[in-house]
Amino acid sequence: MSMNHAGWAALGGMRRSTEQQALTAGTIRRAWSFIARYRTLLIVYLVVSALGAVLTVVSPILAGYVVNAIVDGSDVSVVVRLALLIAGVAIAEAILNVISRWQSASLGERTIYDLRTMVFDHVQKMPVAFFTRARTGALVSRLNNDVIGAQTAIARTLPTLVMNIVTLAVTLVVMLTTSWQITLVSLILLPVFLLPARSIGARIANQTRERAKRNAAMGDQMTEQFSAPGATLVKLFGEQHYESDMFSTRADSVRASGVQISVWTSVFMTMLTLVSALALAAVYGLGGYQALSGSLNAGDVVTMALLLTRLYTPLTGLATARVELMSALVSFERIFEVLDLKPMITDPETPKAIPAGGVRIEFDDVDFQYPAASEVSLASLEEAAVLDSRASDQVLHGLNFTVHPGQTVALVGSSGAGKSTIANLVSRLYDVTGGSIKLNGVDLRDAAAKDIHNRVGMVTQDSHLFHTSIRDNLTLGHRDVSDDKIWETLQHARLAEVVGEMPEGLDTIVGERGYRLSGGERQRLAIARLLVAAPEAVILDEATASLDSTSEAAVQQALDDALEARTALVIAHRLSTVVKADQILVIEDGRILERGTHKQLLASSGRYAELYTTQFQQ
Ligand SMILES: Nc1ncnc2c1ncn2[C@@H]1O[C@H](COP(=O)(O)OP(=O)(O)OP(=O)(O)O)[C@@H](O)[C@H]1O
Repeated sequence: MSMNHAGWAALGGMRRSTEQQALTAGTIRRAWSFIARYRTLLIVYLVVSALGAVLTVVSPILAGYVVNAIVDGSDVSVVVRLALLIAGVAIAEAILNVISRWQSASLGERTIYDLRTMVFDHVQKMPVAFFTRARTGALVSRLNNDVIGAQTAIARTLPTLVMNIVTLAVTLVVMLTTSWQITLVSLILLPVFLLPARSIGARIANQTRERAKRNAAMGDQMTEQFSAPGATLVKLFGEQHYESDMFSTRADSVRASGVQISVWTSVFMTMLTLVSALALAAVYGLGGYQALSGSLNAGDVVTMALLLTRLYTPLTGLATARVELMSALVSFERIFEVLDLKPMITDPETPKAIPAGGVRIEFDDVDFQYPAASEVSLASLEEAAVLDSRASDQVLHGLNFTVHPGQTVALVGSSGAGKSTIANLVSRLYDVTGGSIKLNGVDLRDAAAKDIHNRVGMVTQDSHLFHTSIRDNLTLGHRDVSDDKIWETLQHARLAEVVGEMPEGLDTIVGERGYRLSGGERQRLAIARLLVAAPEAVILDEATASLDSTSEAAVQQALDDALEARTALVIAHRLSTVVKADQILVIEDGRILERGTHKQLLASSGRYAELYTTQFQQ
């Protein structure tokens, strides 16, 4: 007999965590809808399992007949026939067992598939604000652990419940009709087992929960340490010993709780075996006495003894069933919680097409404040008890400006002034809280996301690359682009030579975060990605990290190519960009403080002139 965490919790009376969460009828109905999809599979499974349960009482009865036939001195052929029947029942049981495992696996795996793909698709629709808040580990755990918890409910807990009830009912009926006295005696011992089992169950449940936490802490540490930036930091600061000590402390506590769990589990199992053995002794004693006094035959004593062993397992199973089901439903609830989180940014029902041609970006009296945590995230994904429902301070105030087709507008200003926020708004990563942003006259909120992203490309500072081939990284959003076109683009990005020399050319895998590439190459790859997408407008966050002069020149040439004839809004960090810009906007505290060309602004000797001497002139 094996028992999962919930099973131990049930025996130990550790119900707080599951019962405190009021499970609404809605959750149960919704959970049922997942099972109901595979109704036929479930019915076949239940029927097969119930048949299997009925068969388990048949062989003890047949064994009793064999004993009676021997005692009565019947013909050998009777014994042989009974033995063949016992063999037949065993084969039938084996076949039913395989079928039922197959059905339950199909049912469970299909549910896992449904839930996983549903959560994955939904999470993808969430706004960037959600990802900036949620802990990746917590999110991944929803896709893994909770989905498996829900699967357990469908594939194991529910069917086991049905099987236990059938087994118990059939066994009890046969036992009671054979000898109600012996049945009662064997049941009297049950509380003797269940009472200490509750406290042992509590210990095991506590330890199991602790161990899960410590395992998670170990996992978190490994994820951090084994990432390239994490490993680099540890090396640079000579922290290996500290990290090793921390890891070994955690691993040691996992070891200690592992031993504890094993010991208490074996105590529990031994107790179960012992109580069954004691009950068996009672059956032999009382049964033997009844047989000798003639009120029972020898075969019935054997049947009773064999049936007894089939009584305790379903009884223990049923004692834990309620909490097992509750805990599985909690998993469902945690999944539904994610599925019910409404994406803040969605496409309108009938999106307006952004008119073709060069793109004009208009900011019309734009106000913005970042959404409150409670609007975009879940407390349970951030390891917070409650989420802050206060919105942040207003970040942008009444911004008015237009970037005409083909123009370059540079944003400059102090750190935290709001430049990146402006850039994010144009790609509709967030919605404005006042005023509007229009592309060729169409409000971003009236356009389809796909349309916006086809027309406006963005190159962020960190030039993130996925751990996949150069080709896959370059063709994001445009998977059907030909290799010829890719090479042509690489030429423009001043990367053709570098990629040409790579061992597998376009199929070369770039490491997580593009670690196998130099800083300049990574930036140029990000620019090439933009060129493949070929949008009419570009939002560019110039990298602040300085490169060597050759790299810098290559990046600059690639950028010049990329911005050529495109509408561009650039968060400028390079002197050459601001000098060439058609218009410079000086942003301070979310407001446009000054605007004009490099020459005009320098002449006015204001904030720009100050920035020019501190930031751009080296
Ligand atoms: N996700 C967020 N949630 C809440 N506030 C944010 C968020 N991102 C930025 N802010 C705040 O918005 C303000 C503007 O930040 P933003 O990143 O736009 O400035 P920036 O001008 O791009 O700065 P830098 O040049 O340092 O990148 C800052 O006060 C910042 O703390």
